[in-house]
Amino acid sequence: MGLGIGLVGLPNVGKSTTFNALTKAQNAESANYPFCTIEPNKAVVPVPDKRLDELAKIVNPERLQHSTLDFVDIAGLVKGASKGEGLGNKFLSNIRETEVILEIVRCFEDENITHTEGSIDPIRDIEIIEQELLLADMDSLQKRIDSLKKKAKGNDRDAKAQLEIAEELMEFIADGNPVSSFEKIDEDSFKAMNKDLRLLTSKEIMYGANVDEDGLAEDNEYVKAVKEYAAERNREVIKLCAKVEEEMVDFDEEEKAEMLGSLGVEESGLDQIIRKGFDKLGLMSYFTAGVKEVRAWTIRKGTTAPKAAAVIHNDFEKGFIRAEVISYEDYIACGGEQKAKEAGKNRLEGKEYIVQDGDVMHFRFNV
Ligand SMILES: Nc1ncnc2c1ncn2[C@@H]1O[C@H](COP(=O)(O)OP(=O)(O)OP(=O)(O)O)[C@@H](O)[C@H]1O
Ligand SMILES: [Mg+2]
Repeated sequence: MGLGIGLVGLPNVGKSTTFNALTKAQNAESANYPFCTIEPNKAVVPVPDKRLDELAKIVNPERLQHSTLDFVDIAGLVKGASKGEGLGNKFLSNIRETEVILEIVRCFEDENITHTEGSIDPIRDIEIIEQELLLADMDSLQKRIDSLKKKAKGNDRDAKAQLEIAEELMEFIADGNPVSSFEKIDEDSFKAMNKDLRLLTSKEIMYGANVDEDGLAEDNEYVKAVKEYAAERNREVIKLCAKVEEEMVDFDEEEKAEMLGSLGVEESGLDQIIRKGFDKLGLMSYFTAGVKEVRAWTIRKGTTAPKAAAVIHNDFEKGFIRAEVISYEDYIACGGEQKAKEAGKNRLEGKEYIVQDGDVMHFRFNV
């Protein structure tokens, strides 16, 4: 774990419905009562990528393998969750491990579905959730400050540097600011401190505005409010109807497109969540294309060829000689590896090469 996306939100806003649809496994029970999710749920979700299908048309492989993303579904947070109210507190630790937070916000009216705050008001809800995340961070930070103080009494230089930063950060977040907007005075000490603290408000947040069917084609007032709020903070909003996503779970591509079309949308909310989440995590894919398997491999943007090779096998990195690379565009335009080679589109790249999104790779290695 560590490259995942954590779902948070008030109880009953549609987290598990979204999660279920994402995983297509109906194992995270979603039901119309608050606190339905009492065990954290983790899932590995394939990243849709049309390029894989295009490669497969040329190669005709036995298998297709997508990149994946980890998702974590937790119980709803309520006011006071960080102080042990509700069940939320217990699960905050589960989203600590993730790197991006998807905050599901209720943007639909339905008298039959209880809202724990008694009315629909997405900005109020967002502020409750983010306040809880902040309070949880203050809690972890205070504990850290206490232990750093003890260490700093001796002659521990690192502890002293970290203590200074921790105290400054504490002052900053106690004013209601998220860690992510903290101007780190010393990037290295901050990183060292946050590496195991994994402060919740240091993570990127995306909003999932959960609307009813009618809200899909045109933004309702709630969605408009969320979009405005998010724009001021430079955050992404993905509008979805969790209920519709759930209904489409068993649809094939054609049925899905038809359904979305009739509702006035181009891309499903889930696909957007995965696509934008993948990007927010700083990830990209390169491909291997063989007759046994056409496969997407996940790496961080900016990864060198040997490190990218290590994702397949450690020996590929250890014994790395060179990489043979054909860009996705060339591969498709030429109609496959052989023809790309004949057209001189096959590049030999060394240890310093930074792998590009969509590169079709062969690694030469020696162990
Ligand atoms: N867009 C929507 N339109 C209509 N009903 C919805 C929508 N999204 C979710 N629901 C319904 O709301 C109820 C609560 O959903 P869900 O169980 O996913 O919430 P949750 O956020 O996981 O709650 P908890 O925090 O209690 O686990 C369910 O009955 C679900 O079908
Ligand atoms: Mg749930």
